Amino acid sequence: MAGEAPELSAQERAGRPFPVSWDQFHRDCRALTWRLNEVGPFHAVIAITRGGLVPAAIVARELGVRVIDTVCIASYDHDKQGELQVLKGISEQAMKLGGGTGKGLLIVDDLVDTGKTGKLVREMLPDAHFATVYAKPKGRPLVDTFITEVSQDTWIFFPWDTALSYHPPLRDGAA
Ligand SMILES: O=P(O)(O)OC[C@H]1O[C@H](OP(=O)(O)OP(=O)(O)O)[C@H](O)[C@@H]1O
Ligand SMILES: Nc1nc2[nH]cnc2c(=O)[nH]1
Ligand SMILES: [Mg+2]
Repeated sequence: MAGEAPELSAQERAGRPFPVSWDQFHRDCRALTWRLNEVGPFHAVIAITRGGLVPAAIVARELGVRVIDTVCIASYDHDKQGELQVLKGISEQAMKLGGGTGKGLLIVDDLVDTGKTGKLVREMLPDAHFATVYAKPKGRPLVDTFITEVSQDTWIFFPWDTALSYHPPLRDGAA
């Protein structure tokens, strides 16, 4: 409608870009594992797909955990958050390992933003330990262990979503 401001995507609202390289991500996952090693041992890792798959692989490798399950949740279409959809729940086998409540299970995701995704998974596994690599203030209270906090107006660019490209020199007006 005329005069109405166009709806901003989460990424547009989040003015600050925070690009993360593969190297940096690997280092941050290792740092996360150092902290988790004090909390475990864990019977299994539950990765929140898709973003949680990458840190889950690194964390499970470092902790020596070989049972990895997924909970598949879709909420953002690129950078717009819609209704949360559980595309696949936690397996019966993983549920049994966690005694039905998630005790001794480790939930891993790449980040918490509003906390909606994390909240939904916590409801499925109330006694599990929830770890993310990055956390924004709104989602932070849901997470038991994380490595880096970024401001709510930051948009994190992960290495699997980005590619190297030309950047103009500062004198030509590059930010
Ligand atoms: O705290 P929230 O506001 O709920 O946002 C955090 C979630 O958003 C991203 O997933 P996304 O839904 O984009 O799916 P993907 O992991 O498949 O990229 C991210 O990987 C978290 O799972
Ligand atoms: N890549 C990415 N996905 C998100 N989903 C919710 N917040 C973010 C973010 O900051 N970066
Ligand atoms: Mg995700």
